[in-house]
Amino acid sequence: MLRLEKVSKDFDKFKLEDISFELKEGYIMGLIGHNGSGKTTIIKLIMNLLNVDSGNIYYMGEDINKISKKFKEEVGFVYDELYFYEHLKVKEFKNIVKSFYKNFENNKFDNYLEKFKIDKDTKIKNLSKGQSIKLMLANALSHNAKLLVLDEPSSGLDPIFRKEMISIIQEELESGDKCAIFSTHILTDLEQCADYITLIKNGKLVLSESSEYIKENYKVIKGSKKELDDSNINFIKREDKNYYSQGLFIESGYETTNNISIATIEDIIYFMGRD
Ligand SMILES: Nc1ncnc2c1ncn2[C@@H]1O[C@H](COP(=O)(O)OP(=O)(O)OP(=O)(O)O)[C@@H](O)[C@H]1O
Repeated sequence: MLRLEKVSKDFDKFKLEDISFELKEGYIMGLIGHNGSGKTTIIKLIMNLLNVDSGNIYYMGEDINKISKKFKEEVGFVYDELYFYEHLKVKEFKNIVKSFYKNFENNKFDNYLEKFKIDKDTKIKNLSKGQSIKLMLANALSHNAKLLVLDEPSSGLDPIFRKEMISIIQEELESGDKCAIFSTHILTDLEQCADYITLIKNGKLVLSESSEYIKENYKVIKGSKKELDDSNINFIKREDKNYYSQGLFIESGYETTNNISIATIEDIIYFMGRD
């Protein structure tokens, strides 16, 4: 449904290089990486808020630049900056966004506002960060977006609403013809819902795999330096500390033992997300 092919963007001091990944209908992808790794840049490129320097972004097999009208209709973007609309009341915001989308469903939007406890007469600038995210989510879900793009939707949200938001997104995806990509630093959210994990490090893609594949194949071993030396394991990354050593490796055959465990997403970021 969404495919990035060798997407690159060169800012003066930062380069996003050759990013390729694919997201299929029905699935949720978590985009992760340290601060400044390039997640928001990727999201802005997908949203066509930035132009790629090279590479292509395809939606349903077509270049997003060639189908920009259809793409705008079918994408729902959730981020927490509503500066542009600050002076408006929620109900005025609704009337504006309603005119953007032919599939906008009034009732659905109103029901979400009620569910999220957002008063229609509140000015956008007086909404809390969490409420702004909720408003954007209501907007995205009310125009029946097929592709949900969420830039750190969970930051600023309390744990209960985060869970609720994830369930709402999962429910939306049950129809099987939608998908979602979201950037986050909150690992529990990823563990709860991400079918795919894409990890960016310094503008480069280091991993884009299904969570299932990661669970089945990525392992962490901890032990003495000698134990790791003797293991003959081909490490993706290894570190030797004063008192112990540890390393990440791929191997589906290894049984988990006292010192070998299934890698968590935190392990993946720890070993692969930094220099
Ligand atoms: N318009 C721009 N012009 C120049 N540099 C930019 C621009 N936008 C982003 N950058 C730089 O690109 C790098 C990646 O930024 P980006 O916002 O994509 O990171 P991120 O992974 O989303 O970070 P965070 O987790 O902190 O939100 C940063 O060094 C940033 O300063």
